[in-house]
Amino acid sequence: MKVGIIGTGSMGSVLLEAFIEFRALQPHQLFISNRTLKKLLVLSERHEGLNICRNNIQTVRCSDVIFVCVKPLQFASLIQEIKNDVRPNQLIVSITSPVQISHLENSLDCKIAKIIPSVTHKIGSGASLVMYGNRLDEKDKQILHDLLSYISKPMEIKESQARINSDFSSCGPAFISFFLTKWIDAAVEMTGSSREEITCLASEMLLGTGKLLTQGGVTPPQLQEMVAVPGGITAQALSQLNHSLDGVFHRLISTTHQKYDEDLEELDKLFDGPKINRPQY
Ligand SMILES: NC(=O)C1=CN([C@@H]2O[C@H](COP(=O)(O)OP(=O)(O)OC[C@H]3O[C@@H](n4cnc5c(N)ncnc54)[C@H](OP(=O)(O)O)[C@@H]3O)[C@@H](O)[C@H]2O)C=CC1
Ligand SMILES: O=C(O)[C@@H]1CCC=N1
Repeated sequence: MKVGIIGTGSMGSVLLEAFIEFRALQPHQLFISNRTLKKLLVLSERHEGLNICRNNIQTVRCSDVIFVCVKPLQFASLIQEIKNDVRPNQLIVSITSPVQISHLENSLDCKIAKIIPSVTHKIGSGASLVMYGNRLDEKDKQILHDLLSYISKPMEIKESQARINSDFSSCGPAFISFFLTKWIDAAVEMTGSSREEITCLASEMLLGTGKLLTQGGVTPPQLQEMVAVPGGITAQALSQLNHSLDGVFHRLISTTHQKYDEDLEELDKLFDGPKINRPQY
């Protein structure tokens, strides 16, 4: 199988390097293009045999499956560029939540899927969210699922759930790291602790917590109960946290959805076709 990656920024590079690292693909099976050449040269220096394409059309012509890893508003011009070169048996995989499968099916004469990957795939971990378009058969679905299984845990979802699900799977690492950074800053400031030491403790704690939740058979509320003995220190701190965080997560979800709506509105203008329904929960 030959796999193309258009856009080798942050996420395109994570996918490419994870596919190689976890032996889903060998470099000679990958065909890549990016607006700026420098990023391609850096990757080709790291991975001998990688195919650098001179433009996106060449990436499309050389590949069976093509991951499009550009930002939402960069899609429309890209589609114009490649639309005459896609073939009906090719699979184009978009990795961004606001661009809808229907936007792409209306514009490209090929199979369309959408995935939302996560930076955690860099270490072969985390869930990838998978949505299949109408033109894929079972074999196509299996190919994409198998490819993603090397680097992640693929989970098929409804497209209407893509935004809220990616809040957790793909934005989540940034949100949790933000929380940890604030907590570590306070520890360093208030106790003079070594930032390095506290960061190491926090990271090990997060890894262990993740394993308990994924392999240890406990839920987040059960985990709190296991640690917070009644009348103890953790219970007191959790009560304070509960008070301080009142409404924070509702506002977080409103913010991600509002930005998604804004992007969707712009995309509706850029792509011809019917206006897309916003996610209704
Ligand atoms: N970062 C993450 O954790 C995740 C990101 N995503 C989604 O992935 C998409 C990309 O995000 P991210 O990788 O972070 O963004 P980046 O800005 O890092 O990467 C986008 C890349 O696309 C390139 N590009 C832009 N236009 C074109 C074009 N016409 N042809 C070829 N290459 C082009 C850019 O080139 P140049 O070098 O010139 O800037 C850049 O390298 C976004 O839609 C985001 O929502 C999804 C899940 C997780
Ligand atoms: O911040 C963003 O827009 C993207 C979507 C998911 C992760 N990063």
